[in-house]
Amino acid sequence: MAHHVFRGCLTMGYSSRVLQQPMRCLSAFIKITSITGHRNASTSSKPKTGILMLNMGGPETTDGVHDFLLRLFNDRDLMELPVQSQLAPMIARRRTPKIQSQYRKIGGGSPIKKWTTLQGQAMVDILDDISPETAPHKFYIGFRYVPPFTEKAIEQMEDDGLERAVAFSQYPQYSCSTTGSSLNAIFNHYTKRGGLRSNLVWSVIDRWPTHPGLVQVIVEHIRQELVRFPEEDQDDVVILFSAHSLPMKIVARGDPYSQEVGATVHAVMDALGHTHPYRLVWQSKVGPVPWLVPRTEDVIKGLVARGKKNIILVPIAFTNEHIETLHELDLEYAHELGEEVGAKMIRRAAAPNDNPVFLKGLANIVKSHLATEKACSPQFFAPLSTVY
Ligand SMILES: C=CC1=C(C)c2cc3[nH]c(cc4nc(cc5[nH]c(cc1n2)c(C)c5CCC(=O)O)C(CCC(=O)O)=C4C)c(C)c3C=C
Ligand SMILES: [Fe+2]
Ligand SMILES: [Fe+2]
Repeated sequence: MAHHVFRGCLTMGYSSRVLQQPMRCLSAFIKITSITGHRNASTSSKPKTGILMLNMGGPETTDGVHDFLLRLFNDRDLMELPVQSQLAPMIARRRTPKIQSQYRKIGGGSPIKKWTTLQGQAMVDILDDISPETAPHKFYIGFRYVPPFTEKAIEQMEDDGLERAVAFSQYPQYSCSTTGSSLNAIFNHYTKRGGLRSNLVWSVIDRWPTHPGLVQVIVEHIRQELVRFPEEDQDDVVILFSAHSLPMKIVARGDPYSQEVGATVHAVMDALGHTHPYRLVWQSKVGPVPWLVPRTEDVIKGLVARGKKNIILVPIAFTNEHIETLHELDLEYAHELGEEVGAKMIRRAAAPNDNPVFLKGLANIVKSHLATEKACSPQFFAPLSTVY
């Protein structure tokens, strides 16, 4: 069955997407679908469906920063360092005080787990209503760099005796460094423990960059900020979509992240009716090698220098608040940089967080994925009318 389903994905046009990616991502994908078990056709009991929310996670307290960074710098899907096992601890140790002080300024820790828990609970509550065939649903959190870890969540899912397991990437746009890393974590865990220990049927939602639930919440959050500018300035606002940057080396390998972020931006501007000028800009570069440009801060400086002094910053590649919205966008750019360069008003659109349109969107992504019976949903299959 796993094989059959996987062939189905290829004929659905998934292959062209996959082929643009580096081989490691392709193999992660094939490997995951090949660990898929077999649905037990004689089972007549109610199916139980688990949804594993995949994300990197962030340290909940400043005490957790060091271990978070250590795991991050050790992740070879995120970065390949020479003598990584020796360099990663050195870099993590050196970087810890700076990152701790950033987390202190945003309330002492990362809110990613809080938001993911809220989103997961709302998602399964909605799913129980709109997808009774696959109910009851349960969500699990699988983080890469902090607890609750992906490996632990998988064990819990097996213990719970589920029939279906969906690996649901919480990164809307696919990158080897993010979603690819989480999918590899699932495969590596199963490899280490010698495969499935149940009849669990795994499938993957690996990207959803233009899903209407995502697009609509971003549009709503932009509109909420637009009306907060003085009326005479509202037409003059520039919308800056800001995403976490990526090393050019990874872009050059064919990583689809930058293109998929662009697709989200375009879908949002279409839905907004192209009412304002906009740019896609990149934030949070780390280290000395070249990353995607233009940088968020350079574009803010450039715009203000040319008299465009009203700006909305829109986080476009992460579904909840985290250090890069709360510290980098709010404190460093909107507040400090804005003041320094003489901006008139810089506002920041909220991340999707607990917006009901978004929560319903998450449920709809899973519902339509389950309905396809595919091992992989490259995006979504629902007609737009089912989203709202
Ligand atoms: C879609 C989002 C992200 C991509 C793509 C991404 C790629 C990427 N990141 C690093 C290095 C670091 N990232 C760090 C933190 C961090 N990264 C993301 C998201 C993406 N990263 C988030 C949401 C966070 C913060 C989590 C939180 O607690 O709020 C860090 C640690 C912070 C720091 O030291 O500055 C590093 C390092 C690389 C190398 C990379 C692509 C290869
Ligand atoms: Fe990869
Ligand atoms: Fe990052």
